Amino acid sequence: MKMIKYYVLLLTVSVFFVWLSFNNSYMLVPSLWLTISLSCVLFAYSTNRPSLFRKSAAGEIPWWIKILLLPYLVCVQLYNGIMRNNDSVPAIQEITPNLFLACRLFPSDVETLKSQKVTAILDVTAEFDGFNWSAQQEGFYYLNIPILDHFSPTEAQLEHALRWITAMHDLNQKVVVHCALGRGRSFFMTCAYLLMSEPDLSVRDAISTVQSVRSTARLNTKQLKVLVELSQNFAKKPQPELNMIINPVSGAGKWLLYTNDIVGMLTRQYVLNFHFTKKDTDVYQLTKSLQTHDESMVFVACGGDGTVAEVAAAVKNTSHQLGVLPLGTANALAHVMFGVESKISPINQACEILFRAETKQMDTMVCNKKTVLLVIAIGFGEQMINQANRLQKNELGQLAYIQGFINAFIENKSQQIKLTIDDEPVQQLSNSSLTIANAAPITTLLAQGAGEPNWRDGLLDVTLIEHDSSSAHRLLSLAELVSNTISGDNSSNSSVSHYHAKKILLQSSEGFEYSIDGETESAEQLMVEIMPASLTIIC
Ligand SMILES: Nc1ncnc2c1ncn2[C@@H]1O[C@H](COP(=O)(O)OP(=O)(O)OP(=O)(O)O)[C@@H](O)[C@H]1O
Repeated sequence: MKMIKYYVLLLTVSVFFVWLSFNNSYMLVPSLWLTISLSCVLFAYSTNRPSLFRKSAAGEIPWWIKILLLPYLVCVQLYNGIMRNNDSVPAIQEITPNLFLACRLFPSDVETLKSQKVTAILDVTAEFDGFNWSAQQEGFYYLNIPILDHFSPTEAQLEHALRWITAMHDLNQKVVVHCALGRGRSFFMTCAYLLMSEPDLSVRDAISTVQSVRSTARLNTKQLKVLVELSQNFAKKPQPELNMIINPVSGAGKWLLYTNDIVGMLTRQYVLNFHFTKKDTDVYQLTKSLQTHDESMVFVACGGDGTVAEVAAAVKNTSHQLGVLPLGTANALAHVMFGVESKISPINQACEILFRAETKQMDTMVCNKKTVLLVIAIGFGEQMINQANRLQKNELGQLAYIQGFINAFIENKSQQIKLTIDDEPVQQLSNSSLTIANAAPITTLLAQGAGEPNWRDGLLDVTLIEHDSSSAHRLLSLAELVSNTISGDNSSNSSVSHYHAKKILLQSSEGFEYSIDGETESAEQLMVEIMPASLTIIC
């Protein structure tokens, strides 16, 4: 191959320099550095290993690779700069109204991209540090698919790139694909995209469509062969899909913050179908309207626990699966399902879980015909959520809930309520807190009457804290809950009671407020039942 021959020649020359400069340490170090650098590049080219450059999806080459390959990187950048300045075609060219082709981009290209309303950059080079700094600063979406010069993408790389461009178009973003000079690798990707989006187009037509705009674009024989093969494979191969139900305001707008990461990662494996909610969207109806007879459908709830519960309501008792992308404020369900790591690296972890696609059957609750996954709370739990409104959650994040809880604890309202557990006699209660839980992380302390509820045992966990005007006693009750959380039982409790049940009835003629998976409502009666193993969840 041409590139390999060049690099063998250059390496031979540099080895010759090493030999010449053996007695001259000033010359020996740079010539040895050049030789090592060229040897690495030759190895990368002869084994088709763009990963040698260690360029990340965000376009960064690590500093130690930059140092190791510095002589090579300086030379290619110089060569690229000269060639770009003397190119007979403009740096950036429009191929279709939402797809552009370009050579390596510089910060000075930002204005041109903005004037063309291009907002997404697909970089298919392995050897140049990406456009990441400006992508972040200027708000571009960015993905790197590293391919060596004169080479073709692998099947997985091509699929990733095509799904990413499609996703960006679905999000109404104009995409520019670029390589070093906008002649080979980016031309390959652009043709592949045209072939995918217009199945009746022939390879010849796709090539001439692009060449009619960018006359310098051309493929070598091997690239042409791979383009034909891979495009045919892509058209035949079923593409797994994720139906993303997205609440754009959850967690103070986390979707917008993480779109680049989420789309960049998930398109590695999935075609993404985006469905955004509005304030008054009936998420249950939206999800139901998307469901078909295809048994393998996956619905990913991208939002807080409120959004997840509504998508789950539509998915339960079907063959479809629920995925969770925790973009809310508290994300209690993700904490239960995915563990504490979901607090540290929620997006990466959730995407990895979606890649593995392993499922479990989860119990759900029905409360007055509404599906609930986590907790129904009266008293402290409800007051805490009531006080943490959207504005406070936007400002304080999870601290809004802590502040809400402290206020509720100080106010210490008592709740008069009649409780019926399964078919047992009615109890008249005076409580500070009553929670009915299917699943709750350890941080939902009020639901830990006997440790963390088991979401696969076919039972509800009811935890009661008696009303007590003494703050010291109330603090003691909380301490007991902490101890239950650690020990997993409630045998020593005095003011905290715990029951297992399949069915709970709560009644109050005066009516009462309650929270249900993070949203607050009011009623005079609540009938809560467990629905064992009714939801297939990816976890
Ligand atoms: N586009 C939108 N604009 C404003 N509100 C919206 C929009 N889409 C959904 N909502 C509202 O968002 C609420 C659900 O929020 P969700 O539970 O997903 O996130 P959160 O409240 O930030 O997180 P958490 O439940 O973890 O506190 C619902 O009340 C719904 O009406």
